[in-house]
Amino acid sequence: SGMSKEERILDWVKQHAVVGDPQSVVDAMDVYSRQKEWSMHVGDIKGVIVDKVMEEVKPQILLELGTYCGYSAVRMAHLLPPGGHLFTIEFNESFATIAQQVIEVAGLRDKISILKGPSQEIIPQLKKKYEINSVDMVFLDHWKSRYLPDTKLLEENGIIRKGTVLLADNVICPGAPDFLEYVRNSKRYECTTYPVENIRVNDALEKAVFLG
Ligand SMILES: Cc1cc(C(=O)N2CCN(C)CC2)sc1-c1cc(O)c2nc[nH]c(=O)c2c1
Ligand SMILES: [Mg+2]
Repeated sequence: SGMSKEERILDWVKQHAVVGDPQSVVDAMDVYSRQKEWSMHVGDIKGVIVDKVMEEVKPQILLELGTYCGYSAVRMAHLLPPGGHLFTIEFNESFATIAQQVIEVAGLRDKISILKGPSQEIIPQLKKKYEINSVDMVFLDHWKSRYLPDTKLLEENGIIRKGTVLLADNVICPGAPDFLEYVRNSKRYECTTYPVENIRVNDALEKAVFLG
């Protein structure tokens, strides 16, 4: 009974964003999280780092693990080069339903495909079912305990290739220590840490470039 937090976020977006304007959707979600209820979007401060990596990589095929309400999907898809596409995997059905509507408000339906289900089941299907050869960039923002096993799945299934950029949120808080240890000690990755210190969060994003 009563609206979920995610439904309240969608309602706020519908009332405060401009249909077809992705930036207004991102701004509305940031305002809601700051002024009403904190929510686990990557947010405006860490979002600047995501934007920078998007500008560097200019991915044609972008994979996101963890859609939630679609904040980072909208933020990144808005920065895709012409013809680019974002596939985003979400395990939680109700989150996926909210995200689809947020993406509609942003006018980005044609640039984003939400793949519903567990990442460990969907990743092995990406080539055959979704006709994905390899991806140019992966944004990891789902369960921290899945970062490492899913990275290994991406390697084993040939979804990432030489030069693919992994960008992981929350490597400090809530933290993904096994993932960090793996990519930082592996000769197959070139890592950069982007720390984010401010009053609300002490966290970091990790960029790990796959060397093949
Ligand atoms: C749920 C949660 C609580 C956090 C925290 O430390 N808190 C103290 C400070 N106050 C302000 C917030 C609450 S951080 C965080 C979180 C943050 C992400 O970016 C996530 N991304 C993907 N998947 C997640 O499960 C996910 C969880
Ligand atoms: Mg996160």
